[in-house]
Amino acid sequence: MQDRQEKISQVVVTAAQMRDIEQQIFAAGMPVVALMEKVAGLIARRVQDLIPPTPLKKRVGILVGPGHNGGDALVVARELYFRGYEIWIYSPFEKLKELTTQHLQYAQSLGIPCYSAIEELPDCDFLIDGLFGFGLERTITDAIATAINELNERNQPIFSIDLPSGIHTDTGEVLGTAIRATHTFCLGLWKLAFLQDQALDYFGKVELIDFDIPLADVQAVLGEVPKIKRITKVTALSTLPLPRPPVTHKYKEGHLLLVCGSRRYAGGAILTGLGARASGVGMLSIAVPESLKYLLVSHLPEALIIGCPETETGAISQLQLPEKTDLSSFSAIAIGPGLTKDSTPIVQAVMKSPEPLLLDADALNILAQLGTIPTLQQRQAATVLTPHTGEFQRLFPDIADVKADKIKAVQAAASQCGATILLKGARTAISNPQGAVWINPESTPALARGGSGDVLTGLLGGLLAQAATKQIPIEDIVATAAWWHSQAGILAAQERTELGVDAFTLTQYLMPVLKQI
Ligand SMILES: NC(=O)C1=CN([C@@H]2O[C@H](COP(=O)(O)OP(=O)(O)OC[C@H]3O[C@@H](n4cnc5c(N)ncnc54)[C@H](OP(=O)(O)O)[C@@H]3O)[C@@H](O)[C@H]2O)[C@@H](O)CC1
Ligand SMILES: Nc1ncnc2c1ncn2[C@@H]1O[C@H](COP(=O)(O)OP(=O)(O)O)[C@@H](O)[C@H]1O
Ligand SMILES: [K+]
Repeated sequence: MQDRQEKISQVVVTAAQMRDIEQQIFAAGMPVVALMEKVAGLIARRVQDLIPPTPLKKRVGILVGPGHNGGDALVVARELYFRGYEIWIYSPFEKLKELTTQHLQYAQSLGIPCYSAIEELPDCDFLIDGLFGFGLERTITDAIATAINELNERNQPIFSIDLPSGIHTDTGEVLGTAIRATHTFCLGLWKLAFLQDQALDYFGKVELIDFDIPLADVQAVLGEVPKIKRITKVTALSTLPLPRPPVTHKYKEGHLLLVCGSRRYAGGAILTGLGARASGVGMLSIAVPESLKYLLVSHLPEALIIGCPETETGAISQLQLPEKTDLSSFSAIAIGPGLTKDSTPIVQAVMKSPEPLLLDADALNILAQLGTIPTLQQRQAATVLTPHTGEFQRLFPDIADVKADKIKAVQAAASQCGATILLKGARTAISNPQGAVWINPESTPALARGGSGDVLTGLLGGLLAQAATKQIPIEDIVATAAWWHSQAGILAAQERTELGVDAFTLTQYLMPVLKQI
């Protein structure tokens, strides 16, 4: 049971996949009518929990579209009517699907008022949006678009069924206009749009209404191992190097080399170091320009600080490793934060590392200048890139608009260059070269702040180093780091507000996340 719920919570579907899964269920004998009753019954119960009908009788506006999303809304309307809510229906379409027509007829027979013009719908305590669900593919125009805009301006709470009407199920694109929901009940399985940055403003609070879709039907459509998955607490914790074996030593717990910092951006090196510290990595070496050496020592006394020759501008000019050390001495290398673009030779040098290599920030800008694909072709071992959208566009100028479909973009990029890519944002997406994707479903805008990416680089570098001798897919480790980082942001924001999560503070919340569990 637990296992089913966990598996369902990892699943993400497109509209086409949802339709196929639905067909499996219907083909096996489940009547459409029964499924609609079941789903809408669950929604009605949730609405009653959230806004009980008494003590003051609540007035509810029900927005009804032509398809089964409208049918769901009408079943909710009927149930709320019997529970004592005052119901008004707005049903602007002339032609409705058969089941939806029947539910409308029955609602009207109960005496529930029904309007086709938006001006007639009185002000309500809240609205239920059943205009369009995953069946919407065309742009909304004319009277319906005007009505949606007007409803948004009423500033009443809106509960959307399945998706806010107007949002494309797969890309999250706003098709002309869309309902701005305060709460969205996603039905059965998470749709892709819930993980696309461009749609997030429209969902409000999100919640999955699990209506017991059999796992076998999901697997029949998506396969045993779905291509796109949501990161969950369970998946994230499964790759953590915990518990540690009792008999171990520091070199067995990974040796991470960080290459970062410049006279101009000294803080980035410290933040990256503090992120790495929180990963628990056995040994931490940090290569910085000579002039930053003692600054780093004072912040990270446990780390081995390697002072390197520097350019006139204060960037690392040459990676001068200690005696008897070469690139193969480290279990992983992370390079980039605070480097400036004057460290091109260093980026070229670390390409030869036989171990996992993580590139971030200016290392990505340098990689773009060197030529992303030809440069990465030299790599023998795994490479991870962690761009934000701007860096992504510099690295992959041929990939069309990232914002239009972030998930497709990250898959295309990883496949082109053979690296695992973490594309940052409100909903971070990670793809391996074969197109297996993890998406981080929960985060906080508190992280939209200079330096929080540096913390991620250190944390991920430390996890990669610790996993070097284990058989864990690289993208799974990247997913764990993304989850841990955002959970630390969420916890910090809960305690300190969204304005209280500077990057240093973020590093101090990484451990409390694990301690909570
Ligand atoms: N899957 C499940 O397991 C379950 C699914 N259930 C529910 O069913 C929903 C999916 O229902 P659905 O397929 O009937 O589509 P839906 O989203 O209601 O709307 C499509 C309609 O809109 C129309 N239309 C499209 N674009 C338009 C435009 N721009 N302007 C105007 N009209 C436009 C389009 O017309 P057409 O394109 O044919 O002209 C079509 O008639 C799903 O979201 C969930 O709520 C649950 O009941 C049970 C479990
Ligand atoms: N609106 C947001 N919601 C959630 N996370 C965000 C948001 N904006 C940024 N982040 C996260 O914050 C981090 C910012 O990284 P980055 O842009 O590299 O910053 P910097 O280079 O200044 O450290 C990324 O992990 C990103 O996913
Ligand atoms: K809807």
